[in-house]
This record gives sequence, C-alpha cells and structure tokens, in this order.
Amino acid sequence: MAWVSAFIVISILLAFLLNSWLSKMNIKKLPPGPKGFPIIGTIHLLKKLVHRDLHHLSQLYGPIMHMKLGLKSTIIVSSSHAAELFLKAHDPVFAGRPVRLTFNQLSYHQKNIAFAQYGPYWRNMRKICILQLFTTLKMNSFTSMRREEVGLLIDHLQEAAKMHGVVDLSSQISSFIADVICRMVFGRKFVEEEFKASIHEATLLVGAPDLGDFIPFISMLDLQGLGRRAKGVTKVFDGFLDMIIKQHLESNDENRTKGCFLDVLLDSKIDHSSIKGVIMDLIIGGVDSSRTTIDWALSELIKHPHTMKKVQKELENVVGLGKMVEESDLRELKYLEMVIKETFRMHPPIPLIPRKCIEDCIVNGYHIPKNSEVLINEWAIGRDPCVWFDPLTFFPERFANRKMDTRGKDFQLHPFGYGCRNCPGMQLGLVLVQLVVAQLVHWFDLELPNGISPSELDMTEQFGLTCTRAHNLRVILVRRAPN
Ligand code: HEM
Repeated sequence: MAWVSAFIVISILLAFLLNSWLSKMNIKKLPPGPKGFPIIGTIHLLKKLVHRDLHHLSQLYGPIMHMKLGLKSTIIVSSSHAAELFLKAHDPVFAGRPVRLTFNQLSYHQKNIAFAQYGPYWRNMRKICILQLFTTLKMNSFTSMRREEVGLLIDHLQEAAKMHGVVDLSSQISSFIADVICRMVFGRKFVEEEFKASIHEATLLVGAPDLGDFIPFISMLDLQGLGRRAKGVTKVFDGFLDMIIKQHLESNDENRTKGCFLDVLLDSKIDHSSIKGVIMDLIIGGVDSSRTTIDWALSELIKHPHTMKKVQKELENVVGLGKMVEESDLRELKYLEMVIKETFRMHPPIPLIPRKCIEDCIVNGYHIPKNSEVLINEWAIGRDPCVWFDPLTFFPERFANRKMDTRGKDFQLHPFGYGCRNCPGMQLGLVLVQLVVAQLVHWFDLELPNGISPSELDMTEQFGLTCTRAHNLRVILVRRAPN
C-alpha cells in the first residue's frame, strides 16, 4: 500500500510541477502574428501604406498582433478594446517612445517632448509645456492674432478667386498654419523660403521609415540617405534658432514681455538645446497634423456635396453670409463638429501612434516583452465594424446621437492619443482645424479643375508619421459671399 500512496503523492507533485511549468509557458505566450525570416523579420509584408497592410494582417491574426520588424519586436494594436487595455489599464508601462534615427537627429538627441524617453526629463519638459504654453489663458491671448492671420488667408484667396485659376489649397493651408505657429512660438512669422522649405523637409523626414531603425547594424551605412538629409535640415534650423534666441535675449525686457513661447521657455531657465528641441516639436508636430486634418476634411466635403451644403447652411444660420467666422462661433457649429469627428475617424492624421513598452507586461494573457515597440493602429480602429456601422462610408450624422469626445475620453475615437502621453496641442489643433475648414467653405465653393467630378477626386494617401494626401488638393475657388 505504501508504494500506492507514494505513487499518488509523486503523481500529484508531477501534475503540480507540469501545471506551473505550463502556466509559465502560457505567461510567456506572445500575441499571434506572421512568422518572419532571420534579420528582416516580416518587413517584407509591409508595402507603401503600412497602416493598411497592418490592418489586413490584424484581420488574420487578431487585434493584438506580434511581428518582428527587422530585429525589433513590435506589437500592433488594432481595436478600441485592445487600445484601452494598453493605453488606459497600463498607461505608464506603454508611455515610452521608440527611438528613431531621424527623430533623434531632428530632436537634438531626444531633448524634445514627443520623442523623449519616459522619465524625469520628459516629465519636466511636458510640465512646462502644459502649465506655461498650452494653458487656456495663453491660447486665448493669441485669438486676435489667429483672426488676423485667417483674415489675411481669406483676402489672399479672394484675390485668387477673381482670377478663376487653380489654387494649391494644401500649400496655402500649410503656409497659414506655419505662420500662426511661428507667431505663437517666436512672436513673428518667417518669410524666408529656406526656413519654410526646412519645415517641409523635416515633416517628410519624420515620416520616412528608415531601414536602419529596424536592422540597427546597417544604420551606419545610411542606405536611404535619410541621416544625411536630417543632418542638413537640423543645420539650417539650428542656425535660425540660434539667431532667433540671440535676438530675443538681446531685446530689452519691455520687448520680451510679449509672451511668445520662446520668451516663456527662455524664462524657464532650461538649456538652449532643450528649448530648440521643444520648438522643433511645436513646429513639426503642430503644422503637419493640423494641415493634414484640414486637407482631408475639405476633400471629404468636396466628395460629398450634400454634406458640404449642410455645413454651409449651418454657417449661414450661425455666422451669416459675408461675415468672418469667429472662434466664439465654433461651439455653435454642431454639424461641422460632426464632420471633423468623421474626418478624424476615417483619416486619423497620425495613423500609427508609436509607443514603447518600458517593462515586461501581460496584456489580455499575452506576454509583452520590455522594449517592444507598440503601434496603436488608429486607422484600423476607425474602421472596426464592431464599433462603427458601415465604417467605409463618410457619414458625419453617425455622431448625431452619439456622445463621443475626440479629446481622449472615448476609446472608439482618440486622434490625439490617450493618457499621460496624449497631445498637449489638442486645443490649438482643434481650433485651427475647425476655424480654417469653416472659414474656407463659408467664403467659397470649392470646384475641381479640368472638369473632374466630386466623386472622381483622388484620395490616395501617403504614409508617414502623418498620413497626408499623396497629391496636394488643387481647387478653383468661387466666392459665395455677396460683394
Ligand atoms: C489636428 C491636430 C493634431 C493631432 C491630430 C495631433 C495628434 C497627436 C497624437 C496622436 C500624438 C501622440 C499621442 C500619444 O502618444 O498618445 C501627439 C503628440 C504630440 N503633439 Fe499633437 N496633434 C495635433 C496638433 C498638435 C499641435 C498644434 C501641437 C503643438 C503646437 C502638437 C504637439 C504635440 C506634442 C509636443 C506631442 C508629444 C507629447 C508627448 O510625447 O508627451 N500637436 N499629437
């Protein structure tokens, strides 16, 4: 009998050990995903429009997917429920940012906010940004400047409308946003072509995927030449920023109380390379995402004349034909708000929000290893059929009975990100987008050149950190307001 008891005890012990070994194996289970090749991993599965390729793959492998991109372990998050698990339940764990070679170069080696690693430096810079630059008081202090700039834009476009020529609206909007942001940051705008061209080049570089980021041992070769280009742009910016900082430091106190962001940063006594890093953030981050949203909103309105008419009708009722739209009118423009939400859903300006896991973590039963890169696929989340009825159709009315906020409270729609790393420029971004779209469609009918019908408007995307139109939006402007 003794050996029977011994057998039972040993069996129980073995079962216990086996169970704990299995559960340990289970804990280490990575999310499902495509298998790759040595060194390149699954990079070959991604083509030009990476957000779309990842969306297709997530339909095969699920909303939490693991891929090896080169040598980098990457987790792709493609549903609102999964995003909530990463960004809400484990916010600080996924608050890191992946290191990218070109960002590193452009951000004074991560001395900015957007690509600084999670930690005391980032916390301090972000605190300065939130408490001193993006306060409601500060934003309101620039209202008259924004009114003046938008007035100049409309005047310029009125002249263009008289000529009945084709206007490159994307360029005009880009230039307008750059002027507004430069006036907030430096207290003046820049007409120097070299400076404007550098902003454009920097936004292109920030978005260009660099092979060296994924296969670090080839990074020294700079095969795509992105490193060289980033160095060139940084040199131009650096020269400008040094000159502007010098001018601000040399100007007397009376002139320095104008309250532009640069003066606030200089008064905060942070070192000059940190100031330059933050300024790069504000210019590159602010210009590109706002411009991209405006471009897509106008494109969708042109493509949907019935929706355009409804927006114009609302503007006529709230503002009145022939009058400028004021920022104070925006809260009354409920239909326009729905149009902007629908634009964010279908065309999130940052389609893949980049984060990094700063410690080993378990999400939904999957092991997420420390240092994994995490991409929140906003583009896929906006097309999730479990959340959105008829997700491929542009239909702003879907928000009529849906109390949904774009400021990061709802997990179905968070174009500005979520949690401790969300966008500090959200309020400014929203005002700029709503104001410019409202103003343009209030003053003009937008017609397509060469007899192109609205349904034929080219909506091809170009992937980058922001997902822009592949081709600038070109239109003929027809004045609506009475003379
Ligand atoms: C429509 C306009 C905009 C959109 C859609 C947008 C979107 C975003 C998104 C998705 C993020 C990443 C958030 C996350 O990781 O959770 C972000 C970060 C950031 N944005 Fe924006 N943004 C806009 C306008 C602006 C403007 C106008 C500025 C400043 C002038 C700005 C400055 C920043 C900065 C500094 C960060 C980095 C925050 C951090 O890492 O702590 N953005 N933005």
